[in-house]
Amino acid sequence: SILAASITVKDELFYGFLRPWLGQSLLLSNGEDWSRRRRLLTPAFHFDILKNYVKIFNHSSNIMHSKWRRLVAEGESRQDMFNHISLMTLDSLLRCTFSYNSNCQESSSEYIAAIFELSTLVIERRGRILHHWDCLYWRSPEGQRFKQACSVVHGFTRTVVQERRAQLLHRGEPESHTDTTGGEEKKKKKRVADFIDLLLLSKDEDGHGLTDEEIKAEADTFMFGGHDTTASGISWVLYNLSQHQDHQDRCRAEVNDLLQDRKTEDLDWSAPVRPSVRPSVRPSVRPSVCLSVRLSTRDMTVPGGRVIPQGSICLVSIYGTHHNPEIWPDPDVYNPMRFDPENSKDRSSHAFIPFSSGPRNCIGQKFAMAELRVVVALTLRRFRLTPGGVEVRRLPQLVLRAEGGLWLTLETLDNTLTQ
Ligand code: HEM
Repeated sequence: SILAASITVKDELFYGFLRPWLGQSLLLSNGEDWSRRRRLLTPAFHFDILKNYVKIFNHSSNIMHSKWRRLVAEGESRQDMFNHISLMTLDSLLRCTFSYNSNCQESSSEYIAAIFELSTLVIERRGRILHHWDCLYWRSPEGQRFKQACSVVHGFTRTVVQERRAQLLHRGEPESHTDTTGGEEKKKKKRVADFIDLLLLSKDEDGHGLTDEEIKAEADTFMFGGHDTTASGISWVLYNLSQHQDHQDRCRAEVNDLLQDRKTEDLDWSAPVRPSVRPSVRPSVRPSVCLSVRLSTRDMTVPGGRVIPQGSICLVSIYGTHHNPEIWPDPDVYNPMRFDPENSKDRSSHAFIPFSSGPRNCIGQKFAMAELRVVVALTLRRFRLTPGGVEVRRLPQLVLRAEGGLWLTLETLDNTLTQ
């Protein structure tokens, strides 16, 4: 009820460190300002839009898998999943948000390095009490690094937004580009509208759109909110499947069955990857985001009759909710059957909240789940995953990570069609 209540707002102590990076975006705004933004942004996450991105998810997975094949052939079959998958989710997001091909999975990119730097610095700042004061932080070496990384990220986003606005004014629609399909023949093909196009075109009831500064804040927020979370989800799915070979085999058989009569391995939105893959993915997004924080703006009575006084900071443990033994017996056991309709029918809808709940739930959840399914399905088709021989210790940060990385051993499977 704390997440659902309209009398709680985002707490500045918890979220404030993100503000110099993300600005006044959907994630950090409150009240009427938040609801206007949410109305303007919601159409960009409609199924009709998202289904166009599935090609990008396939493409980014293909790049990652080619790299894995090469590494395995060179004898480096033990790999840190977080490392590879974070780059892959950033690659996808850059393409879906800005139509930008950073090539970041193959070579280093200043922009991507700045995003990693900012994510690390935000966590570090939280843990150092003296750095909570702006006057001390901005003078510290970490504060200077934060400023530097922000200027790289903001510079990039600002340039794309301004250039795209100018194109839109001249051409009135997303720019076209030349694509080669069908041998030598070159066909003019329209570029898929990305998030920047959609935000530039969105208008509220009074016909007002978002300013360049507002679009920049939202795009930076998608990059922040969409990469680590999805990478954590995918990494933990693969980890869980590496621990349960029987289930991994069942999921792989299902994916192979699905692709049996196809000429390519590209999965589309409608790929009926079920009944095994879907429930395998669900338990693994349980821990992605560990915590949500709210500030009560009035006294609030919660079920059970207790009163949360005005001004209280409320920590809602998403991780704790998903590991509450009263709701989830044997909470640490990976059991996809928990999500069987028969086994879920008596469970409250608030028992499973990886994307939070209520009006401020995750706007990107369908995007994330589609990417998760594509990446997991293609990975199982192409690789067998076994434990990496290093004990995996959970490390709760903004998202759940693993201390020292999440190492798995990859074995290339030779059943691949053309990509
Ligand atoms: C598995 C992947 C993901 C998980 C587990 C996740 C989880 C969450 C959670 C728990 C919240 C609520 C935060 C809070 O209450 O403080 C949230 C909000 C949000 N997420 Fe996600 N997220 C994921 C992927 C994405 C993606 C891919 C995007 C964008 C492309 C995105 C964009 C956002 C935004 C903009 C908000 C703020 C919504 C609002 O306040 O109205 N997320 N997410």
